[in-house]
Amino acid sequence: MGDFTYCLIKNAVINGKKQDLLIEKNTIKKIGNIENNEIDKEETKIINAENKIAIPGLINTHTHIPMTLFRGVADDLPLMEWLNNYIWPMEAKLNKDIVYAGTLLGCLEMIKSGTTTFNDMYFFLDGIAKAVDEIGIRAVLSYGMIDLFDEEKREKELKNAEENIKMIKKLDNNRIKVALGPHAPYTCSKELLMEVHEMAKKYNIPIHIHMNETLDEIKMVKEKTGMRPFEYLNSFGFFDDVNVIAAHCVHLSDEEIKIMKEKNINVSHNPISNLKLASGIAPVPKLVENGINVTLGTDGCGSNNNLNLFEEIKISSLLHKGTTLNPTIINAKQSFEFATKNGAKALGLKCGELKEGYLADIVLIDLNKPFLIPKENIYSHLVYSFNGNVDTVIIDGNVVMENGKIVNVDEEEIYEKAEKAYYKLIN
Ligand SMILES: O=c1[nH]cnc2c1ncn2[C@@H]1O[C@H](CO)[C@@H](O)[C@H]1O
Ligand SMILES: [Zn+2]
Repeated sequence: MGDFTYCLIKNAVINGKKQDLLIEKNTIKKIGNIENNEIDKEETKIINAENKIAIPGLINTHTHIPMTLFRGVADDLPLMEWLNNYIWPMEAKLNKDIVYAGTLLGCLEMIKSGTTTFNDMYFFLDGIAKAVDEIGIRAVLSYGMIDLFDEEKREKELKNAEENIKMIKKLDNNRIKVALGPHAPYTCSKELLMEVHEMAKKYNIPIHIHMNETLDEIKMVKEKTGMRPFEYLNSFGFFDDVNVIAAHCVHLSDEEIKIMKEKNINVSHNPISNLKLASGIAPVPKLVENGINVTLGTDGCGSNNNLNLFEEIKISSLLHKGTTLNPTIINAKQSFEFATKNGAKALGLKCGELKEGYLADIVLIDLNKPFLIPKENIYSHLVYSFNGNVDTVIIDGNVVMENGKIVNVDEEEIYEKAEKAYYKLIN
């Protein structure tokens, strides 16, 4: 935000009422009627938000952000074939610069569609962190570990993960946090998962893992261990005293749901990725009924194929009405909270709501759009009718996009870099 200590948003619809919001540094200081004589004009950036709604920035709890570069390259395949024959061979060509370019593109796309925080699992975290730092978004980054049950690989992955933890901590960037990312129970050995658990406790950081995405992988785990994935991990204490964000959770037994509830597992529901890879449909109404924290994720652009979390909000609300034949299931407020309040809870961040004392991660949406009229039941419009094109985005108190114009980076340059990086990957 340049040299301003304060930012005043005037006349926005905030929490259902037309009012003002004052930001001091990176925090929401006051919401209500704020008179101009209450502020120091020299120190305050004033945003006229007449005809706009202010919402908490969206939180995408499952991404592989540099995979923007894989958009459209391997469509219409099942998960195992998609990973083994297409994605993993291409990922072998990644380097820091390619990852940096893909991350810039992904962050740009997220900011433009109202996402202010993402929870990522990928490689070359130095490249990801560089892009996150430059563009001004908030992120939780984990290095994706895969040992395929090989001891030598395991040692390498664990060393790599710990080095990444130290590297991110050393950045000392308020917007960039670190987590541990063991890929999944079908790609990681028990020994690796046990070490990850220890490391998560040692550094007091969350664990981000793919769980129960497809029937195939559950069969693989069952054949190997005699147990379903959540039972297996629980059998060696993997969920004890740590914060776990489990992506997908499509196929679950009642016993597994019981474990998830007992261990306070956070679910990242990725309905579009699950539909596209034909993995299945997660039992979200049942999870909600059991008081399990449900959040939303897009997954990577290889399986979505975009990062617009508003699509996930809409689909998560519609899909479960369709499968349960019950139109009252997952209402607009619930699916909106999946993408905001619940996401913040999963990641342990004080954001996801517009409240005094919370982090100033705020999105302004212009209400003068045909699909947002009449301006009466706006929260319903945001879930069932909005396309995701937001107007202004503030993250950690800084304006990163104003009236559709991105502030810290050059958009055209990002497109060019991403195109170049893409050709390096496919050739
Ligand atoms: O839906 C998915 N299921 C399983 N793996 C995935 C999915 N999307 C991306 N990756 C893979 O996870 C690793 C990240 O550390 C990458 O190899 C990425 O391609
Ligand atoms: Zn994933």
